[in-house]
Amino acid sequence: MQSLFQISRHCRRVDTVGKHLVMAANNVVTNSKTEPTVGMIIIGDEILKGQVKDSNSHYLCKRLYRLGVRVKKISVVTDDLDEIANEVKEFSAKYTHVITSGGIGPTHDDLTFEGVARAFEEPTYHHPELVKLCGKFFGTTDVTSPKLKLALVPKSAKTNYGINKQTGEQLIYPLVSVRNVYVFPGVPPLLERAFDSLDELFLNPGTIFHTKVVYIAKDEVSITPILNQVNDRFKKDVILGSYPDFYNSYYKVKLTLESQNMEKLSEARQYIEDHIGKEQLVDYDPHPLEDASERIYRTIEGSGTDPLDIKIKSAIRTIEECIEKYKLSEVCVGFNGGKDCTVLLHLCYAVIKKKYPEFNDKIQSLYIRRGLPFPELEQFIEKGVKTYNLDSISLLGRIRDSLGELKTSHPHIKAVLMGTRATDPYSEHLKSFSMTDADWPQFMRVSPILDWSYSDVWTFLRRFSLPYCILYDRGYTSLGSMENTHPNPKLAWRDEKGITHYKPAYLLEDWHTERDGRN
Ligand SMILES: Cc1cc2nc3c(=O)[nH]c(=O)nc-3n(C[C@H](O)[C@H](O)[C@H](O)COP(=O)(O)O)c2cc1C
Ligand SMILES: Nc1ncnc2c1ncn2[C@@H]1O[C@H](COP(=O)(O)OP(=O)(O)OP(=O)(O)O)[C@@H](O)[C@H]1O
Ligand SMILES: [Co+2]
Ligand SMILES: [K+]
Ligand SMILES: [Mg+2]
Repeated sequence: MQSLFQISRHCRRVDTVGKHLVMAANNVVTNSKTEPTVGMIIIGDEILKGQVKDSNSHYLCKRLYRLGVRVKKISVVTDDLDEIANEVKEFSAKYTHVITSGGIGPTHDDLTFEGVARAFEEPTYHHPELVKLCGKFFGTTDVTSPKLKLALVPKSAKTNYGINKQTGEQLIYPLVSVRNVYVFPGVPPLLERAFDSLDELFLNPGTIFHTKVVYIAKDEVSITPILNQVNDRFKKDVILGSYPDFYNSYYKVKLTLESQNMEKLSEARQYIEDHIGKEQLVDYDPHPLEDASERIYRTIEGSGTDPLDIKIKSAIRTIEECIEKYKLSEVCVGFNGGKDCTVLLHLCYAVIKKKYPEFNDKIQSLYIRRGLPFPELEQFIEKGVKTYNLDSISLLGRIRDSLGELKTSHPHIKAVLMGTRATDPYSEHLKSFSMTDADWPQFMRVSPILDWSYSDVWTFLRRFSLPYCILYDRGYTSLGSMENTHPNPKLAWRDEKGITHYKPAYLLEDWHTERDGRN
């Protein structure tokens, strides 16, 4: 089945594609006043039973949006002939294009072609071109073979041959369409490839949805009156969306503005700024890793005199020195989810991407699990491992014992990069390169942010919109394990009902009290 959709090495674009494009173009002309629309039908019991998560509709929605096409509805239906037929019939009448996903394999529960045929009251037949292709792949053109079910399509079915955009080659197996219904395979990589190779079929030429995103520090309820005003004023040209986020460290509401008219879009954005207040707009970067190296190195290459820039520069030099002295396979980053090693990890990531742009292996990290760790902390470690693509070494028990185990399990590791700062306990005499103590397993401890202050750490994390453990937003200022760590009393405040709340860690003013929540 997979091989059918693979790319041909020798075929050239054939006539059917050309014909189909003309037909699509005609459609646009006749519908020039109305926007083209798409209705999507996702077919499969496995999705409705929660056994498989549908990713196809999300993929198609993203792509269609870029093509200037509105998706109006997504429907998920079970593998039932009537359900499929009814939905196809309804969607076909309502929307410019209908896209189905799934139900075109050889087994009893693959009913999409039959359903489409029933929707249009058409018979099915063995499409000669598809039979020929099946013959080529399966070595049989015997129509009683289950393999030939793929070729059993409604009478008016058309074949659409896609072109691989990278190679310019034509796909071997066509996408079948019946009137305005396009029948896609359900397997995500196959669907994605088929769609990308034929996206001109759906393109809405001349339409671009321009968008702007604004992040707001205030909660949604408090800005609702202003949003209503914006909507009333601009709704003719601008579509406004409002999405609260209760867990983001940087903003409370994400506003999306969309318009085909750039000027109206800017006007609406300005109106929001003027009425909500510039100070409530958050300069948030939703993809802080995308250009991490460029942004960090730009900061330090300027001749700036900002004290934090100077500390960033010296941290970068220490990390560069570390990876010059040691191979990447000999180094790991001590990452226990705390704020200091979150800074360190980002810096290491930026340096490694810069110095070894071709390095595609994972960066090694080390987490020694001690005591009863907060679930929020471990969730954040997992997230960090994913976002920074880490090869995480997890050990359990006392730190010294665990480092001993590391010597045997990973004998090549010679250095551990750490987020230790000079104000941490027993750390005032540390240097940026210090071997572990004589009675400890021997590792080079590399501490690039030794001279950073508590507020440097927060300025850095927040300047680059870096993700950090959510406990810091709940008043924890340093994280030990659950039995010995509490929110910092210096961040407590009482509301009018006498209930105690905690401000986020980055608002702690007196850094001497950083460890006041630990005992
Ligand atoms: C990679 C690494 C190396 C460390 N090296 C030393 C060391 O050489 N000497 C020392 O006193 N503490 C060292 N520590 C400090 C420990 O942070 C910690 O203060 C202490 O041992 C508490 O851990 P435990 O309760 O699991 O023993 C090191 C920690 C890590 C993560
Ligand atoms: N259990 C551990 N596993 C791996 N590395 C660790 C562990 N404990 C500490 N480290 C390393 O030692 C550094 C100093 O620890 P420390 O607890 O002071 O900082 P943090 O956890 O990053 O932040 P916070 O001070 O807010 O808890 C960490 O940044 C990390 O690099
Ligand atoms: Co710390
Ligand atoms: K909403
Ligand atoms: Mg810690």
